[in-house]
Amino acid sequence: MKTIRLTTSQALVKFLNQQYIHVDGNEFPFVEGIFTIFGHGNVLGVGQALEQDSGHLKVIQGKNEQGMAHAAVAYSKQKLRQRIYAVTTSVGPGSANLATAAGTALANNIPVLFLPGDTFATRQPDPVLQQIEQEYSIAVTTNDALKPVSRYWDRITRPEQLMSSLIRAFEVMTDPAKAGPATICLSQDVAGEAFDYDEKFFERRVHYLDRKAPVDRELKGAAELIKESRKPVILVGGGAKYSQAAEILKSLSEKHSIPLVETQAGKSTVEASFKNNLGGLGVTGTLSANKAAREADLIIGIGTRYTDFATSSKTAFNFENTKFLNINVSRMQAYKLDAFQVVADAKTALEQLAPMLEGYTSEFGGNIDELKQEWLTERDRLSKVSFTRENFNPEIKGHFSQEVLNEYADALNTELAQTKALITVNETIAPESNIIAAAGSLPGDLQRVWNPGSPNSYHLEYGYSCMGYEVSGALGVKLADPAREVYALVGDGSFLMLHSELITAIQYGHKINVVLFDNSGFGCISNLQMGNGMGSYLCEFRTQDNQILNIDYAKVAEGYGAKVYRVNTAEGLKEALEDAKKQRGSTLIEVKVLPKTMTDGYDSWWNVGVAEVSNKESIQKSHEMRQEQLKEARQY
Ligand SMILES: Cc1ncc(C[n+]2csc(CCOP(=O)(O)OP(=O)(O)O)c2C)c(N)n1
Ligand SMILES: O=C1C[C@@H](O)[C@H](O)[C@@H](O)C1=O
Ligand SMILES: [Mg+2]
Repeated sequence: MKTIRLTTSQALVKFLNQQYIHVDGNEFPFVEGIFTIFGHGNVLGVGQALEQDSGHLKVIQGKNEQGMAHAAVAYSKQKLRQRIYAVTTSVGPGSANLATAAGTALANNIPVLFLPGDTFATRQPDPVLQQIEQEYSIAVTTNDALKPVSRYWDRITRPEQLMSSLIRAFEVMTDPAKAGPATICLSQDVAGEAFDYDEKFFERRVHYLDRKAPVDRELKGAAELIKESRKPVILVGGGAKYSQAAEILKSLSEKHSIPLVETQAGKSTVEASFKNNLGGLGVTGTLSANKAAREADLIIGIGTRYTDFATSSKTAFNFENTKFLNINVSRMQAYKLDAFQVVADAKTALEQLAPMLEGYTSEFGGNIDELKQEWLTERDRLSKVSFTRENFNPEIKGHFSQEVLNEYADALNTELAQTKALITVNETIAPESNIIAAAGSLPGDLQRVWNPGSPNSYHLEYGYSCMGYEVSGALGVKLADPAREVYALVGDGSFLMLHSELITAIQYGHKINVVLFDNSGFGCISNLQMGNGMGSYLCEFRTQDNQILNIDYAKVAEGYGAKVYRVNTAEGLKEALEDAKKQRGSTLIEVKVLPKTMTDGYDSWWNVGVAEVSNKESIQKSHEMRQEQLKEARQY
């Protein structure tokens, strides 16, 4: 056996350089690079190995562990899970900061490699700086908190363990049915320890992202269900996008007159302009998609997790008459809603199903065009909402009085409605631009009114809906797709929570554009509380003496080195966007918008935990309404 003497970290970096992925006949390196924040827990191990020889890996210095990990998650998501960045952190708080991002990756089924530092395997200096010291077990460290948010988790306490551990991690990350975060914790002493590694371990390794085909039984059952149905609807989920199933989806939809509706992750698989695409389904869906889903007698769920937002907490369908056919690479997902299961790759399954559906046409007929037109008319109305100082009727009705709305207009010096601003952005940026969002009121508005101009240009993290993903994620999207402009659409609350990687983007010259919608508050949560009978309680950004905060976010970003714009009209927004296109460096456009001017629910319901007893009649009413809605909802 030929061996090579390397430290654990040197072996790790050498191995990362030899991992390839094979997709549809193309082969390329799977690990593009590594994000780093060094501390004593990783600088002398992984840091030393990268300084000595990082190979082809691009090494990027992050600013916040959660932020750089979110950038890595967004990179992988934008690359349709075919390529990753790894993330190295120090021990203790550095690794704890990964937990939020790991949850984001797991909920969204996104492969990413986390390499947090750990305590000493020898335990000689214990407790080391940043060791939590649990009384019940010396073996427990901060990194154990990453177990529930990792698809694969291991701790390296001997250099030779690295070999089996890495092979398992890469098997998990490159399996579409299991893809998610792999976490390998490196004991900080072991990271620098040497071992005679078998050279074979470092040979080029190819991971095959093969398309799993359905079996005959699955195909026959699926074809029968579709042919028996009168009004089938296809629900396009993230799995359809990752499988790149656009062409076959459009062809089936056109040929058999089957409307398409979308989840957040599925949006931009098929372009918005496709005639049978009725847009988002569920709580943040369009009225047209929600109507079609309620009429359906068969839902063909393609690569979807059926979250509460997509199913309107299991009220979006007529469960008495509706059957479900799920095509999913994951058996766990395919089993949902007692569906007929096809455990297979979306594109392959649909292509094999196509010839079995010859001659079939749904009964939707011209109704699809009517539904589509209905939504376009509504979108047009939303693009024209304009504020008035008297009798203004915002989209979110009955929460703020005219007096309070006027107060906001004065404090933020704006009369701009969020829906109008968003549609202005959609109509001004180049159609091939990527947009990214994650939390707040923007995801709902986007799923309804945003018309993606090109495939895979709508990047919504709505599995975890993690505030702070937007700006960090924009850096990941830019790294994944440098030729296109990327726009992070972010609320003021989300921006405040985390935007450290804006500095990383500026530092490395990866241009990102941040469009910051400032309504001075946690707007969507204000809607949620007031929509369920509460008052306005701690969701507005106000001082102790009740003054609305008017923060100069542009000044903050200017301080970092971004080109900034302050806008409060649609025309100003257009001008800023046009100028931002000409910039070589990162930009931030601060858009002051009025609260309560985001879109409302379109015939949808969200099951939330309303108080059963309270001192307010309005809350009791809301609870009663919830109990009524629950009677309509499917139980599981
Ligand atoms: C990390 C994290 N913490 C808390 C939440 C809960 N949450 C969802 S939206 C929201 C407020 C968002 O405010 P902002 O970004 O200003 O968007 P707006 O609703 O005002 O458009 C909060 C607190 C979350 N999604 N993520
Ligand atoms: O609690 C939430 C409410 C949603 O409206 C919002 O989009 C999401 O970010 C969230 O966490
Ligand atoms: Mg806000």
